[in-house]
Amino acid sequence: MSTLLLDASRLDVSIAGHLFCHDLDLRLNSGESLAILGRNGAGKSTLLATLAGLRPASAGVLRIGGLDPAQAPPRALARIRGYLPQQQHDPFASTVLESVLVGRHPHLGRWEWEGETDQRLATTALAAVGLAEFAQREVHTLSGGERQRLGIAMLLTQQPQLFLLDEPLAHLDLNHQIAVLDLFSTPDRDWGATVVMVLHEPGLALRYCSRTLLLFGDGQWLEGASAEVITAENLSRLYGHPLRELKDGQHRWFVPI
Ligand SMILES: Nc1ncnc2c1ncn2[C@@H]1O[C@H](COP(=O)(O)OP(=O)(O)OP(=O)(O)O)[C@@H](O)[C@H]1O
Repeated sequence: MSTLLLDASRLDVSIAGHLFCHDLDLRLNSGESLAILGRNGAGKSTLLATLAGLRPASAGVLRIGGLDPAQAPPRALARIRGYLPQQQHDPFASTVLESVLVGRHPHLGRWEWEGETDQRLATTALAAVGLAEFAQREVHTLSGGERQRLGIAMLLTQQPQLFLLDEPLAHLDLNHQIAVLDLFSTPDRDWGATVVMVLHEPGLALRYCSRTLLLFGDGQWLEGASAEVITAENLSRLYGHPLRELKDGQHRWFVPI
């Protein structure tokens, strides 16, 4: 049975008087995946943070797993949705394992320590992103790509139903880009999670996300099945540069002219 996890109605997203997204209607059920594409500065991160309930919309109604993010206790919200920010911060010294266990906090009581199940989920998540050997390493010693994969492992440990990922492929080599996308793609997502991700590669959005939202930066947007929305014409308008479609077997790719 599918569950409505994200329900946005007539949402306006703006910063400092600039409207980036106007009148957005978006409903995502369990198991669906949505890519957000747009130019630098088009408001993708701002929209994603708004959909995560981390900043208020300037108009409209948002429900996350049926909860009003403005009213819901943060821990209850964190059990439903997980958010990967564009930049990861490590204010305190800790090991990789200690960091990834932070993902369990929404599931633990106030004075409760992590138990065996939490440890198992953490080591499974580290293995899923290829960091099993790094458990005792100091977080500050990780490379950019390793730190990015740790952020993803933290989210996996959190076990939300809705993943909101801001540029999950940032800092990753091609091998790890595909591994991370496979991790979140439908056949592997037997836990039925819903995924929203900001991407910069339309070909990967087409290949890995059933739906795509194009954000034009002036309030206008276009959302629908990726196969229909991702066209050379729409992308040329989106990026302000002409693009051409290339076919490689069943895959379609887009290159700047
Ligand atoms: N607090 C703020 N005050 C003023 N402008 C802001 C503020 N926060 C963000 N902006 C601006 O809003 C615009 C949208 O920012 P956002 O980070 O959402 O863009 P983006 O589409 O994610 O871009 P990128 O692809 O570069 O990550 C940018 O021009 C940014 O400089």
